[in-house]
Amino acid sequence: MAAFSSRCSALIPVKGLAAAKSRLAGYLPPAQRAQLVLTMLHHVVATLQASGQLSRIVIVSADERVRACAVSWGAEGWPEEQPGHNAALEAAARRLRTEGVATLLTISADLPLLKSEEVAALLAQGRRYPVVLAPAHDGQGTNALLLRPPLVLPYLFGEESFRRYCEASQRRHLAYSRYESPGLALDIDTPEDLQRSGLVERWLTARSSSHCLREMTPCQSLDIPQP
Ligand SMILES: Nc1nc2c(ncn2[C@@H]2O[C@H](COP(=O)(O)OP(=O)(O)OP(=O)(O)O)[C@@H](O)[C@H]2O)c(=O)[nH]1
Ligand SMILES: C=C(OP(=O)(O)O)C(=O)O
Repeated sequence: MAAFSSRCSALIPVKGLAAAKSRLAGYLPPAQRAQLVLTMLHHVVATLQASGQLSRIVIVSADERVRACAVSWGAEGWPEEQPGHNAALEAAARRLRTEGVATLLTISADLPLLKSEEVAALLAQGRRYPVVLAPAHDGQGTNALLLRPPLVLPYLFGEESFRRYCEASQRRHLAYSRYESPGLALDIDTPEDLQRSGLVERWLTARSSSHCLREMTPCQSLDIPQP
């Protein structure tokens, strides 16, 4: 029987860069929104890798630039078999289950404060519960979802997803738990989220030391502290 961690994998959905972070459109120009997505994604991938408890990290995206970055960071980059947030996740999770993944952590790409110890704690909780939910700071969204086995619940991301995942677990008589931590709670959707994260200050510091988002290669990250 493979150890628990050897059969845990992570799945990260990433929207195409041109359409990503639309709620930041009045605050950041398109190129900076794309750079922000890649910077946060790189941080999430590096943090998952640093936890040392995931056998695979798969990024599913219709955007080939995102997939290329994933591969350059040592993750897997899969195209969307089906278009759309939940449909793309469903198809990827089905393939991972077929390939032997027993526990699947589906996690947002926009968690700049995520820490590897939070990932480890969430996975530990997954040894006791078949469903672990990490709510967003507003209590409405869901920033991470651990399912054992994959697809024991359908993907329900969207409006009030946290409440809907709880209800779906109850309907299926599945024991579920919530895991809350600062790094898992703060996803970046709005300018207020960005301010709250401290990323804006960090960027201003970076820019004053002659770094600039425009000069960065697509896969280069800002200086979000790695785990
Ligand atoms: N592969 C894929 N990922 C998606 C899709 N829509 C959202 N995501 C990802 O799902 C997570 C939550 O995304 P949202 O915050 O809802 O969307 P967003 O593009 O980041 O921000 P908004 O455009 O402001 O809604 C992020 O990791 C997104 O990149 C999609 O259609 N396909
Ligand atoms: C789609 C989701 O993300 P967001 O709320 O950031 O749009 C969700 O949490 O279900």
